[in-house]
Amino acid sequence: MGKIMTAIGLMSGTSMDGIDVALLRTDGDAIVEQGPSAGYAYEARFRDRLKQGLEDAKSIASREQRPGILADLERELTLRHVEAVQAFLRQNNILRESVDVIGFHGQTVLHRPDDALTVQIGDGALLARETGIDVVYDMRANDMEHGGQGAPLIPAYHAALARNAAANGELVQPVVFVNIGGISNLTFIGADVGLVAYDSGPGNTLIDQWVEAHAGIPFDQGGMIASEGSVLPDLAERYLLNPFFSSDRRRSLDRNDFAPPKGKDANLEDGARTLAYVTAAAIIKSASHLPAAPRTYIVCGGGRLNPVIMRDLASEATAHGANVLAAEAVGFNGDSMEAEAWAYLAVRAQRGLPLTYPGTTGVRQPVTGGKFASRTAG
Ligand SMILES: Nc1ncnc2c1ncn2[C@@H]1O[C@H](COP(=O)(O)OP(=O)(O)OP(=O)(O)O)[C@@H](O)[C@H]1O
Ligand SMILES: CC(=O)N[C@H]1[C@@H]2OC[C@@H](O2)[C@@H](O)[C@@H]1O[C@H](C)C(=O)O
Repeated sequence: MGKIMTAIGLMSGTSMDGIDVALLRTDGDAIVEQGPSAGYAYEARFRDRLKQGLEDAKSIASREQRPGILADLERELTLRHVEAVQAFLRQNNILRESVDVIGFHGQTVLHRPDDALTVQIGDGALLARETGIDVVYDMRANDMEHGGQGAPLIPAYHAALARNAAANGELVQPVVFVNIGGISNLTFIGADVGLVAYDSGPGNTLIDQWVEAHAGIPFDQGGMIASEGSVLPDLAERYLLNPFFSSDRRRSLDRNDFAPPKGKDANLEDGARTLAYVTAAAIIKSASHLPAAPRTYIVCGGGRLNPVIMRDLASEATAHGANVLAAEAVGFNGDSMEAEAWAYLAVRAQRGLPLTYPGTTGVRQPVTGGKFASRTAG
């Protein structure tokens, strides 16, 4: 057993809704003790800047390049993370000196696994200097350098959570964690095979883009709009017949891999309803590539707060003999799990332990990753 460390994880995900922060005490292995967590939302203007950043990132050919607004945006994003850490420490009466390390995801602005190119903006050295805490960042790149998809990285943490829950005899196996963020991903935890994980399809990103374009709101809170509409089978099929779902090869997704419908395709409510169905059906379709049929789905990420997605997922899963539980039903925190994972991965990186495995990203062999920025450097 390694030393137990206190780590803070910082996640700014593909939904671009804000920064999730979580404190974790962990040895980077079996011991995980969750501390407080919080979310710091971006205001609409900064979200628009991030969207501009995604546009500007399309011309990136090598990962150090920062065309257009990206250099400025990287600094602004990092300073927002500094503020989030400072607010989190203050609000929870945590001394900076008691935190050993920060795991910093940054913001994915480009992800092209077929070209071995993934770019997360975020200045680890600046974050370390300004917070006075050591930082591990850029945790996807080494995986890609070793033939992996660079995502998903959360499965190592899911495995630690499942080990603890299984020790309490709580879950019917095989268990699958489903993270419904901007994009959704699955982690399969079975008895006889190692971890199997991959991106499973669009999560909330299509719904978010649809309601933003047609109602001027960032997301469909509580599935209110979707619950007024009907599923349009032709539109749903257009998404679900995408070769992504039928291909034998699992690949990780960029936010732009699936485009939202055109205005003429649906009215506001039917569009939101159909996209909620697509989110759920995509998960079940992708689950058909798992080594065995799941019996329990544990759902985390913002999508679990959309009851329309959850109802569709439950009805599709039940038809395949599985039960769907929100993370909270088994004692996990579905909002902070990704941030907890980044704290966990930072400790693993510091200990030189693998972050990814052939079964999770397709990497050639288990590899560690991350860059290190010392609070005292410079
Ligand atoms: N109360 C709610 N009702 C409906 N949807 C919600 C609610 N709260 C959050 N969401 C959805 O969840 C999204 C945010 O989810 P989350 O924070 O898990 O994504 P992320 O971490 O940015 O994405 P990823 O996991 O792909 O990196 C929002 O954009 C919204 O679509
Ligand atoms: C490149 C990138 O940022 N991918 C994200 C995205 O959001 C969900 C899904 O696509 C997943 O692959 C990944 O994030 C999670 C947290 C992960 O790496 O585990």
